[in-house]
Amino acid sequence: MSASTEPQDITTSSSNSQDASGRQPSAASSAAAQLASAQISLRKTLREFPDFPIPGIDFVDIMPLFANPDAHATLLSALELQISQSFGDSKPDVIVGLDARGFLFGPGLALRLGVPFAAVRKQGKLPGPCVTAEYIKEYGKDLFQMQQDAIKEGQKVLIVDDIIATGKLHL
Ligand SMILES: O=P(O)(O)OC[C@H]1O[C@H](OP(=O)(O)OP(=O)(O)O)[C@H](O)[C@@H]1O
Ligand SMILES: Nc1ncnc2[nH]cnc12
Repeated sequence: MSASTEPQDITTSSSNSQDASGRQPSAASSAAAQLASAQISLRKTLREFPDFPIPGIDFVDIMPLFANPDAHATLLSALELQISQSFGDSKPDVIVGLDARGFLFGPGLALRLGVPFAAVRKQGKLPGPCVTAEYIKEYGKDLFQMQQDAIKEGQKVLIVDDIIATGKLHL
């Protein structure tokens, strides 16, 4: 096990509202330091492949995050901590994962938060009534679909994916 993939003890606590995440200032700065350390560790776990899948794209390979259980555990803890820091006690009602690599991150995070997971898939993969939207990505265009009943009116949704490249998909 390399030092870069050591799991971080980034367990959170959320009582006594002192900041957005509901922590006392010292606990908040400790949580921030733990998150920063986890982010550095996770970043080191990623690999880059130049000119994949086409020339000119520097492809960031996230698979090592899941090949190593320690890195995977650090990832989920870091995501949970990031959500807590960003939204405090106002956790999402539903985690939505984007096809395909959002499916690697979303279900584990949803389970950890104790909320449902819903999938946004590429066209033609989901049964029943769906809503459809076109999106443009770094190297092409595609259609996304979601089952109509996956999210209920008024629910707070957190969308999970692996990477922002051009950012067009997530606009
Ligand atoms: O910031 P952007 O330029 O919009 O690109 C980011 C998106 O592109 C990739 O999806 P893609 O559909 O290429 O691959 P996947 O099916 O393996 O997730 C990636 O997983 C993000 O969803
Ligand atoms: N540069 C990149 N690396 C990994 N996945 C991607 N999806 C779109 N662009 C990407």
